[in-house]
Amino acid sequence: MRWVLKHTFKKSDFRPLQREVIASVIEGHDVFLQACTSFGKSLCYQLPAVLKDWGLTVVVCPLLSLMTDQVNTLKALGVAVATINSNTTHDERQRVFEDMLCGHPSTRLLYVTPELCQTNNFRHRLLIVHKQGQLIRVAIDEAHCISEWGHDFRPAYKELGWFRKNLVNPAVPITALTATATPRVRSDMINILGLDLENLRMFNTPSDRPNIHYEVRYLADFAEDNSDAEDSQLQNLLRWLKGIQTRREARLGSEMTLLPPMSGIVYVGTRAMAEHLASRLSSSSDEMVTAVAYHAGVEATKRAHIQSAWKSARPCQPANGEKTPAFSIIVATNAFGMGIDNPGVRFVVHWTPPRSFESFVQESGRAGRDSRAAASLVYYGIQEKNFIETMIYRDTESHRANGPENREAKLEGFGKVIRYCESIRRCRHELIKEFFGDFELEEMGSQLPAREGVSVTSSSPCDFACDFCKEGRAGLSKRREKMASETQMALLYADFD
Ligand SMILES: Nc1ncnc2c1ncn2[C@@H]1O[C@H](COP(=O)(O)OP(=O)(O)OP(=O)(O)O)[C@@H](O)[C@H]1O
Repeated sequence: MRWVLKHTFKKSDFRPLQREVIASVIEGHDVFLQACTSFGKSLCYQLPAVLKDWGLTVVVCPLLSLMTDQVNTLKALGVAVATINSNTTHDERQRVFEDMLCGHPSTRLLYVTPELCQTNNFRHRLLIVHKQGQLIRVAIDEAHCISEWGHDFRPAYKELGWFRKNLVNPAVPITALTATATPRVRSDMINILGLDLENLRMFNTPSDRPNIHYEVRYLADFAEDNSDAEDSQLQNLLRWLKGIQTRREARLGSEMTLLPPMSGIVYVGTRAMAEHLASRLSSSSDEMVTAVAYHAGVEATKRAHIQSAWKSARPCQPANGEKTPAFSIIVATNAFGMGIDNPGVRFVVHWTPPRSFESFVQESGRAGRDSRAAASLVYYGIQEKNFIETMIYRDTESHRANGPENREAKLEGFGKVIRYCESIRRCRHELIKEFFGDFELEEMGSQLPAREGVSVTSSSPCDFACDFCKEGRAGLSKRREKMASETQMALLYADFD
């Protein structure tokens, strides 16, 4: 295992728990892995797939961008990998199918969409590969998409139960992976996929990320008057960035010019807002920030260009005393999503609260993937809360196919965001773990790695890596109280305190 890790994947060591998960996969167990964002879940099915020099692992993946990113990375490492998706040419498709059915496929990993897995054609081919004894494993990435109670529900995922029902004698082991599943979603995942409880190995890491400092800022906290709330919020964000820059300058001095700008993401609710805020951030920051908008309306090649330029930010060499930006920011809608693996993102800001708690954890989890200190900042205000609730009602009204259950699920997801933002009694890391039922997972016999690098004290479960642990209840309460009038508050927080 270690040899393949070093020579094929170019990694010096396993991360905590990775080895145990990989060993269980290799032993042929069904495996359920719920691990925090950036844990390195992909390696847990990629390494077993290339360990032997025969056999095919089918990987179900919900997003084209995620698939392309993984396939390109594996190709660069020399792994025999293929994909069939809407961008695959007819000739390439034929080549992959011929290889699949040849009796000894050279392809070790085949990335496919859940929709392809619904087709008779593909199922028929999989049955042949299985009969030939060559289908060694199925991996379901982002497996929370299987549940209507998950934030990214994808109907085609529900049909993946076909694998367990049809790939039998012997059953093909299944590995299911996710970063964000609540207890209800977990139970859907296990039931719908038909995971074999006798043979199942469950693993999890805490859902929060110890290297992320979580903070909520209450909008009324810094808006002197409501006449230009957006401007107050913008100034607040710029002051925060300026503070980071000043501290960085004090620490690094002239060395700073040799480093690339700090990367960050600001999530907004709409395409128009992404354009607007990117332009305001660039123009109002006295050249401290370069910001660019990213959303589904931006042409695909331009999006790819934005992403690669942002990922490979060059050191800022000052030319002729010119100022160089300290921050390189992408202002994005949720179109900038799964599969973004830029290790150097230092902060993720939610300009408005996200619509579900799972989205919050996924999006904030794009910060600090290199395990170094990073920040998550959410701006929260009553007006936004009301607006988002109205939108959820409107959307679930117009998409009748999703039904009332879907509305209930969406409101429940947003309810957790509200609780997270409005809570003044709990460490935010603890809240995240509670919302994902981490403690229940432990009780179910799931295996948890030892927490590294956090010196937990009784006064701070997260080693002061959140605003509650830093400011205490009184400090947070003071900030929150300014957000709305006393009467509104009394009604609003009746459930929380
Ligand atoms: N043992 C390791 N040593 C060093 N880097 C690793 C190791 N395992 C994985 N990585 C790297 O960690 C990064 C995150 O891995 P991966 O994309 O699999 O995360 P993930 O758990 O799927 O996260 P997310 O749910 O956020 O997508 C990748 O750049 C990967 O190469």
